[in-house]
Amino acid sequence: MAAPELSVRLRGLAKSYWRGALEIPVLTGVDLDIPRGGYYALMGPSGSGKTTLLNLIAGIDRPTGGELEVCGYDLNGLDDDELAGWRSRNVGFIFQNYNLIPVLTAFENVELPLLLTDMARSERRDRVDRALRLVNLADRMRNYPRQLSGGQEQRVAIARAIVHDPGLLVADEPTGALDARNAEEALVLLEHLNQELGKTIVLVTHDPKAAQHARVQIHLEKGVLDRTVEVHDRPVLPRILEDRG
Ligand SMILES: Nc1ncnc2c1ncn2[C@@H]1O[C@H](COP(=O)(O)OP(=O)(O)OP(=O)(O)O)[C@@H](O)[C@H]1O
Repeated sequence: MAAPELSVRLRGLAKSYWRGALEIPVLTGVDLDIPRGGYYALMGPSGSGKTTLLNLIAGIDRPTGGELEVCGYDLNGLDDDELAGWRSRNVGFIFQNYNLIPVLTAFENVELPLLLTDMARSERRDRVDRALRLVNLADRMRNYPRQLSGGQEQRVAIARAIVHDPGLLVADEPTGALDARNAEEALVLLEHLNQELGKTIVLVTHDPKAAQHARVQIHLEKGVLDRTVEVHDRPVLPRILEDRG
C-alpha cells in the first residue's frame, strides 16, 4: 500500500515498446510523487512519453519496469481483472475527443460508469443528475452528443468522469479540440473539481495556458522527468460548485 497522503508514487518507472526485435524505450526511469489533491500538468515535446505515462498512472497500460502505486494500490500486484475493477472505482478519464457514445443521450453517457457497479437505479439517477448539474448541463440530459456543442460534449465527458466519485482524474489534452472560450470553461471546471472536491488531477497538455491552471508542471524529455515547476500565479477562481449543488 502507498502512503495515504500520496495519490501517485512512481519509482524507476519504465516503458518500452517493441517493433519486432527492436526495443523502443519511451520511459526510462521516472520518479514522481503526486500528493492527494494535487493538480499536475505533464508537458514535453511530442513523442516524449506524456500519454504513455498518463496511461500507466491510470492503469490502462502496464509498465515494463519500476514501481507504480496509485490511489493506495501497487498496480503491478493486480491482475487484469483486479486492475479493471480498481480503474472503475478510482479513476475518471477525460479525453481530447470526449469519447461519448453517439447513440446514447447525455444522461446515458454519464450513467455508463455506474452500470459497472451494483448501484440501485434511483441512486444512479441522483448521481447522474448531480454530475450534470455540476457541469451546468442539467437541461441537456436528453440530448445526444450530435445535438451538443464541442464545449458541452466535453462537459458531459467531465460529468461522466466524476459520476462515480473517483479520487483521481486523468485528462489527455482535454482542451485540444476546443476554442479558447470553451477551453477556459473546461479548465475552470477542472480547477474547481480539484480545489473544492479535492480530486487529484493529472493533465497532459501542450497548451501553456492550460498548464497554468495546474499547481505543478512536470516536463518530460527523452523518457525521464526533465524539470518540475511550481505554478505560483494561477488564475483566481470564483466559487461555483456549491451553487450548482
Ligand atoms: N502502442 C504503441 N506501440 C509502439 N510505439 C508506441 C505506442 N504508443 C506510443 N508509442 C511511441 O512512444 C513514444 C511516446 O508516445 P506518447 O504518445 O506517449 O508521446 P506524447 O508525449 O504523448 O506525444 P504527443 O504529444 O505527440 O501526444 C512515441 O514515439 C510513440 O510513437
